[in-house]
Amino acid sequence: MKVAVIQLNVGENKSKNLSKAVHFIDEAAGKGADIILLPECVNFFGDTAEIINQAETIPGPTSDVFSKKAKEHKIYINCGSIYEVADSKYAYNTSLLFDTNGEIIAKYRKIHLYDATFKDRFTSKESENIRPGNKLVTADTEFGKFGLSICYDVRFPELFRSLALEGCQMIFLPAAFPQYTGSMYWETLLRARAVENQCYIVAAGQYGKSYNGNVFFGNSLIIDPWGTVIAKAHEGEGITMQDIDLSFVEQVRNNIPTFSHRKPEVYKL
Ligand SMILES: NC(=O)CCC(=O)C(=O)O
Repeated sequence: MKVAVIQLNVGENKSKNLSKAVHFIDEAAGKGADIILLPECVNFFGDTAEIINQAETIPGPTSDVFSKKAKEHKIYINCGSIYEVADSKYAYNTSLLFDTNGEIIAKYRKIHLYDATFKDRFTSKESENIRPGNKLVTADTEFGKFGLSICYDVRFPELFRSLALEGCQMIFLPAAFPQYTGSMYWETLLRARAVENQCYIVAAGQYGKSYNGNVFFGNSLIIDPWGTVIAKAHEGEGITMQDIDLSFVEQVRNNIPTFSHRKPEVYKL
């Protein structure tokens, strides 16, 4: 199974963002990708006041683009995430997984919203425009079972443990991680989620300067169940590809059977 992560710099022009995503999807499919992951907010990243105007229904124009591409190339596509209309004032930050017929087989609404304040640097208040999701989302495919998550979710090990307990062998994490926290935590958090759940983690990030001058960290990664980084994106936009053997998940889980050593009767969660 060939997995491709696409690293992008997403701006305020939706059609430009989508053509770029499609260009890289075509290229990755041409190189033999079976599964493609794109970053968080793949079709729009701009002023938060614009979010509700850019939000779409699902299915809608953006999901149609990815659906067509998945069907055309007979591949799985995780679109990263797009803003989905919740009501007249709020959107959801929603990740979609398309199967090889272009059908949406998983729809995950970001559960943990990024509200963070770094004095003199930047403030993020996702909850001002976004409603949180409240469902764990997994997908069964011919390759194996996958789990869905988005960016800030990586700081909540409970979500990843729940997905692993549901049987997920690989978990997607599309992201728009700023340079500031990314340089400190991105790889550490992702590797920890892979090690503790003995699963693959596939993470696609936004890269470079955004509309307001903030800088995204990039460093899209594919990590195996030992916690080894088996593929890492270069600087800039582009595709990173890696062959993945999901049977390695079972091997690692048999080597160190932490799942059967758990003591859920002792923990609160
Ligand atoms: N878009 C996000 O959820 C960003 C999360 C983040 O940067 C973090 O430090 O966590």
